[in-house]
Amino acid sequence: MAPRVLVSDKLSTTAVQIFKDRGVEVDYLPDLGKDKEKLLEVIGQYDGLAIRSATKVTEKLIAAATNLKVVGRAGIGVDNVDIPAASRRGIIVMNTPFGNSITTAEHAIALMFAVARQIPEANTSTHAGKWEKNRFMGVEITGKTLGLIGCGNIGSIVATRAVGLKMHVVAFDPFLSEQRAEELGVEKVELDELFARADFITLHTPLTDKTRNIINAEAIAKMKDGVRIINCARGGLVVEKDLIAGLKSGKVAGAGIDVFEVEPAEQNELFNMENVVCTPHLGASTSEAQENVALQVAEQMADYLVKGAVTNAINMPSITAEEAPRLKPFVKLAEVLGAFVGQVTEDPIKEVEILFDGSTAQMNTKALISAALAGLIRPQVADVNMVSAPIMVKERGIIVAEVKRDKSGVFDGYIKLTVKTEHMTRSIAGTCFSDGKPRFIQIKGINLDAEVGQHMLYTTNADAPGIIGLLGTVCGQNGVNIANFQLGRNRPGGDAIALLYLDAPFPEEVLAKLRAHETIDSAKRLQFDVGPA
Ligand SMILES: NC(=O)c1ccc[n+]([C@@H]2O[C@H](COP(=O)([O-])OP(=O)(O)OC[C@H]3O[C@@H](n4cnc5c(N)ncnc54)[C@H](O)[C@@H]3O)[C@@H](O)[C@H]2O)c1
Ligand SMILES: O=C(O)[C@H](O)COP(=O)(O)O
Repeated sequence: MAPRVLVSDKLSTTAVQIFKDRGVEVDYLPDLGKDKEKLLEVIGQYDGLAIRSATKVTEKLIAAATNLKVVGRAGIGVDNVDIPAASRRGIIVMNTPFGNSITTAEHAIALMFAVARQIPEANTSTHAGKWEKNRFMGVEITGKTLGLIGCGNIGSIVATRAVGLKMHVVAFDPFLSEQRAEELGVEKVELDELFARADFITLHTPLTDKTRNIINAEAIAKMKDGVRIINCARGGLVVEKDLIAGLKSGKVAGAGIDVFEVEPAEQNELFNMENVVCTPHLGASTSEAQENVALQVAEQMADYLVKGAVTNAINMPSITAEEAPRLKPFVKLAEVLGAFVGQVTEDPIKEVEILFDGSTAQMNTKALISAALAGLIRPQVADVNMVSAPIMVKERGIIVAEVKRDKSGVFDGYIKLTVKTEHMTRSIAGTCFSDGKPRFIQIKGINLDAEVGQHMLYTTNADAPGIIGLLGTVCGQNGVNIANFQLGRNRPGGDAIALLYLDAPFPEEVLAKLRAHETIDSAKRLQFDVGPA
């Protein structure tokens, strides 16, 4: 059945066409995002939800979205999506991080000019036939210092444009390297220095716990008299009442505000103030940017729903459409390795090490780790997937380490998973042959070559005569056919294991009888999601 996507905000209809062309059914209901109740009613029917900033993807909506696999944000900010809730439910959240950056940077520059020259007020006055030539005295931008808070995609475009306008740019961004600052022609400074030196301040950070209220009364007090502030990033970065106080006192000479604490902002004291230029969250609103983000989000969502490719996901490693088919068998391998350990380990797991040997070390190991972790915790959390597994493993305080090394044995490449609990360390290694099927090649340091089946029986036992007969007889007596039987041992008479691939589940009630046998140390029935034989 074709996947179904709901577009619940106003997107360019290019997106609709792309979904259709890629075999995805699409409902374009651009006003539905604002109707919370109706959205809750219908969301259960959809595999994908394409949004801008009007649709709020809350925990409640996610709980009702029983089929949802992907939320696609046609734009940058995902603060309208409850990402932890989506991740816990295994829903990928993706955005289009570059499609509207130029447009938004241009809007910030436009607001800076509008504020510097009071263009909106001069326009209104002129339209009214007042010709108030003496009322509007602006300031030049040339030679002024621009303080940039946040120098990522949009901030760095603003920086280069401002340098072109002959401004001196100082930037505060904890993740900006000296080298990148030099390339952009900006001076990297601390925040207080930026406040002290900037004639114009423009914000380009996401809204996080660290950036919320970054422009408050205390910050404004540190600024130059007559500073002008531009916010095209997110409402919540600027404390509006403190900005209003600064404007009233004359400390702040003007402000250009595109984003507000409460949106839609229909009433706001800022609206009545002179030298405040406001736009209704228009940063991304150009035909070029909207085409870019609609096209990108539809391609990304369709690629995921149809081919399993992951691009620009906030909560999952990327998998390109080209690598998806090659990676798929190894994703399955990583998952069954995790599933083996998850099923045989009863103590709480404290540490996990995932070793990638040879060719597997060159693959997308982030995706493979997510798959291994999903397999590992699925025995405790049934509906975990590659998106939710890393967050759940972290919540459980399990430490995850990745090791990569060059080819070290007869296999082109293999993956080895080792877990530590309070009392023991357990490991399993596996590889994929050219048939694309996963194989276990080592358990507890004992080599073997075992195909992985949906139903399996795993025993640790004495390396003694009669084991094959015992297990064969017990299976036979209970009507369970053995498809494949693998034995391994570390040395003659030492530790031994048996792994049986069965056509049906081994009866739970017979396990105790098996475990009671003097040659059997432990017996576990296992299940793997590899489909029936
Ligand atoms: N007005 C609009 O319509 C519109 C359009 C697009 C984007 N945006 C918003 O613009 C903002 C920037 O987008 P972007 O694409 O440049 O994001 P980005 O992730 O590329 O850049 C953000 C930068 O902020 C920096 N940063 C993070 N925490 C910081 C802190 N505490 N102090 C200083 N810098 C910090 C990061 O290191 C990064 O370099 C986002 O909030 C986005 O939602 C608004
Ligand atoms: O984060 C973004 O991309 C912007 O805030 C644009 O939001 P919009 O798509 O609702 O215009």
